[in-house]
Amino acid sequence: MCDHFSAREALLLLTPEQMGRADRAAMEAGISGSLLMENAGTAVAMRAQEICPHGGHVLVLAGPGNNGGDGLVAARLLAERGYRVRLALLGSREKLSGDAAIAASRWQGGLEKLSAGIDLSADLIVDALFGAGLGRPIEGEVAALVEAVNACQRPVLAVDLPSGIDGRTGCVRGAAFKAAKTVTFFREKPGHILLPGRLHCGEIHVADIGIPDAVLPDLSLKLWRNHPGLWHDVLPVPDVEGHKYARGHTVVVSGPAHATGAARLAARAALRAGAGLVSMAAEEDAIPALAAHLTAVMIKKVDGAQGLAGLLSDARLNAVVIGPGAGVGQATCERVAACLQSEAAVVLDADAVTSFKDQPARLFDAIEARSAPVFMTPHEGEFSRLFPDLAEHADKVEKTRKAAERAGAVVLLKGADTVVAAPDGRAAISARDAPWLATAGTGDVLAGMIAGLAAQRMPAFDAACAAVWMHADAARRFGPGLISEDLPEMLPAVWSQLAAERCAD
Ligand SMILES: NC(=O)C1=CN([C@@H]2O[C@H](COP(=O)(O)OP(=O)(O)OC[C@H]3O[C@@H](n4cnc5c(N)ncnc54)[C@H](OP(=O)(O)O)[C@@H]3O)[C@@H](O)[C@H]2O)[C@@H](O)CC1
Ligand SMILES: Nc1ncnc2c1ncn2[C@@H]1O[C@H](COP(=O)(O)OP(=O)(O)O)[C@@H](O)[C@H]1O
Ligand SMILES: [K+]
Repeated sequence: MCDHFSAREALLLLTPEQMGRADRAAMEAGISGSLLMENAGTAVAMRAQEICPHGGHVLVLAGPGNNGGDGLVAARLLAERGYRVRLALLGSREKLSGDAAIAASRWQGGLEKLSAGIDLSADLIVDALFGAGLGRPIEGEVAALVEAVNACQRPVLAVDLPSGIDGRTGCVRGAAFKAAKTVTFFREKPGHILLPGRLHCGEIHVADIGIPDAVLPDLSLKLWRNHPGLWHDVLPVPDVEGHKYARGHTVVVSGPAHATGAARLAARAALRAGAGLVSMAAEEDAIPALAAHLTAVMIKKVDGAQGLAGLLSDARLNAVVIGPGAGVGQATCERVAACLQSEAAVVLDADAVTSFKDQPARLFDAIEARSAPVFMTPHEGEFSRLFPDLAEHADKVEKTRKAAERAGAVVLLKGADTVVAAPDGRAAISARDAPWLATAGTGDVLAGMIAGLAAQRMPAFDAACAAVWMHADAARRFGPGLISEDLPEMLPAVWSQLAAERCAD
């Protein structure tokens, strides 16, 4: 079994502000800032040597702060190792201070003034302009230089972050380098994973620069990269002597006769996610369409919201999905209310979210009154209907956290960088490219997977994170040509790999 704590610790993400606190804590523990910078520059030089042939021509762009200091150290080390290094500095040498000034004093080569027209002919360009200290948008001469570098087709190695990427939000502030590789220090930052930042980083390397892990507990961190190390230890594993009832019973609420497909996708996904039983709750008119397609999934006839409440009063039915194909309106609100009165974990997807557009407080109050978990799975459009005041927030992690706290639910703000947040502030960001997921019905599959894991009593935040990761993994295994029906069929391979990793731990 893996060391759960250390796996989770390795996945922690630090904002630039938290990273500054980690740096200071390390210094208070006796590790000098100058040594941290020396280690950072050493890590940069090592990566530069991987990209650039020995003796090649390296251009280092150094900024006026400590990010520039890292660049100055790397420049010195590369020159010592036989590379031809040019260094262009933003601002004057005299204005450098602290550790960066020490790094500059050790640099024996020439200094060019940084400008948009600088000669870019080099085998490698090291971007050491701004990192954690980016305090405003890049403009004017520096922005023109960034654009010229991006257009010149030479590899860029970014120090800590591609300059112009906000380390907290992943947003481009004015202009940003497109790097082939990024070397960051101690831990990744949210801006490496959130979009568009992730697309600017290239391959990310995390270097140990001597900051001890002992500084972490005092930072009270609650943000992780979404990866199996985060939830592997709480994934449901079937018992050798187990029976289907022990694996939970998921109910999916079907849409009307003309819109049953979405619920069927969710039901199949819940089964493949491991729920022992899955039932479809359907009004009489939808039953013929459902019966023609369903096999392992059972059909339970219900009559309106009251009928649904009656069905869910059986506590063995311990997870329910409502929303896929449900239709927007009062009838869906009533059915959602019936679900929330039950003791089951409830997944609110699609129309179940949108239906509360004009009365979000009614939804939040109903959630507050129950103790079993609630999940909400909005994409940006659905999110903006339920949380209009948060929609324009530039920080995707912060807005998802605020929504989760307000709703009292685990909120999954979907997209290519899906953020999962729990009401207690824990959050995780997905970093797996799976562009094939941009096809109709994949959200319905995700909702079913969450309910399938929740039925097996996986803790709510972990179930949501695991479902998002497994969903993307399934898409990556299938690859081009994926349609939503393919996703549940890829889950056995996803499970097998996860089980193999568990055995290998
Ligand atoms: N000891 C440590 O802590 C360690 C830190 N390390 C390294 O330090 C980095 C953080 O260093 P940092 O805090 O000095 O910030 P940094 O990213 O260099 O930028 C600040 C400078 O840029 C300027 N500036 C900002 N935005 C601008 C803009 N748009 N356009 C123009 N100028 C702009 C800003 O100017 P000001 O706002 O003050 O006028 C200021 O001069 C971190 O990413 C890592 O690489 C490692 O060595 C490990 C040990
Ligand atoms: N470009 C993309 N890269 C990765 N995942 C994506 C991308 N586009 C969409 N997704 C994922 O696909 C799913 C789409 O869900 P949703 O928008 O609700 O679609 P639908 O309503 O058709 O089921 C979400 O899980 C989302 O995160
Ligand atoms: K940089």
